[in-house]
Amino acid sequence: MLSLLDLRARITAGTLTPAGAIDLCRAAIAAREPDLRALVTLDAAPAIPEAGPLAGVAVGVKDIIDSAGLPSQMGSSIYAGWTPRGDAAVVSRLKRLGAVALAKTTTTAFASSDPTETVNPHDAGHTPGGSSAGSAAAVGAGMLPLALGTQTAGSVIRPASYCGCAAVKPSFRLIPTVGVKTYSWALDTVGLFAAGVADVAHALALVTGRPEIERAEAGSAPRIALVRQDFAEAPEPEAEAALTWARRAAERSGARVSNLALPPELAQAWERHRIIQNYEGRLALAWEYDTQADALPPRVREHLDAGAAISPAQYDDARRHGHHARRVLKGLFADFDAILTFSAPGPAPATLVSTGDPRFNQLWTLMGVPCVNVPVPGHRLPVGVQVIGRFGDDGRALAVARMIESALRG
Ligand SMILES: NC(=O)CC(=O)O
Repeated sequence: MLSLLDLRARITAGTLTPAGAIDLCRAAIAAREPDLRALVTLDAAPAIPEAGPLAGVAVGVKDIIDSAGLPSQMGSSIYAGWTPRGDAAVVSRLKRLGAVALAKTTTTAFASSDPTETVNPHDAGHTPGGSSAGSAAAVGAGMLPLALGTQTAGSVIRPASYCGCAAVKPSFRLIPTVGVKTYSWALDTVGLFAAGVADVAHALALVTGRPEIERAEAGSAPRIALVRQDFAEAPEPEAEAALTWARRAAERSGARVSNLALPPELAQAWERHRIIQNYEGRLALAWEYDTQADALPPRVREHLDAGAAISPAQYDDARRHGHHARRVLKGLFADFDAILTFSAPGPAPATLVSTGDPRFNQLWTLMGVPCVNVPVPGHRLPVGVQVIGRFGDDGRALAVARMIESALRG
């Protein structure tokens, strides 16, 4: 994969120019894209700044996020060719840092769960995951050093796990969602994909203007809660093995790891995530649902039909459970510095008609806490583990994730 830190080091050393770094991506795209189909639009002649902390870093932008002059097609025929005048807030920030919005990456329709045409970079017979399929696949394939995604259930962490790259779903609203097509205003979170955890941390610190995110340290003996989320059914053996290896790597690095069974309030919130997602999706996509329902793919239609059947009272009850669970989780973090759990039920499923199951992700999206995918080597198909921090403690979550990643790499 292309490490943005490595590219930046070479540019700073004068052994690579920003234009040369973009050319490296174009060569990788020419080699892999015909089979991968991770990109929707490729900018033929983008401006390539010479200066800026991200000069020479090409970014993939999920196709529900606006990049001026490039279409935002939402993975739907309804928006075929629709081109925004301006940048989404996060894209504008990246360009101001010198980055190049080189390509729009595939998304499931409206970031829901109908599959895209993108395949897994490690095995074309397997899904890359979703909804940020193209971003995860493009970074996992070494076509791009950085990509934007969004997560409403598990759409950053799960595809990153399936495609073998690092990713962060930051604390809720840490990155603005202005200029991002909304599915659920209570859940949608902009995230980042990159080759390694240090790359992700560097990008998040710059994008948010918070250098402390990258300076944070794990500490000499971080207290880690190993959480299995038993309410979410059993994972596959490969996910179990990855979690065991990650635990051992953390302990080798000095962490104190203890098993934690989550209180019932967390399971109750987990159960109600989809009520919030579908109720808000029905309202956010009201125009599409009311005027062009026949153009909606089956899973989107199914979710919005379900949303239409949810009463305001059911929605309010689900939000109350989410609010209460966030307070319980905050209390748990008094005794821990991070949570370690599964990123996905297992390796990428051997199918292209599903994007996989977000059951190990959805709770943490509703909790609004920072989540990091750490690729775990050792399997033919990638399997990741998830490091989770308390709300607003993104730097510590990334530091603990970096510690585990480093120990896993040996
Ligand atoms: N947008 C989402 O998070 C949906 C998913 O997890 O597949």
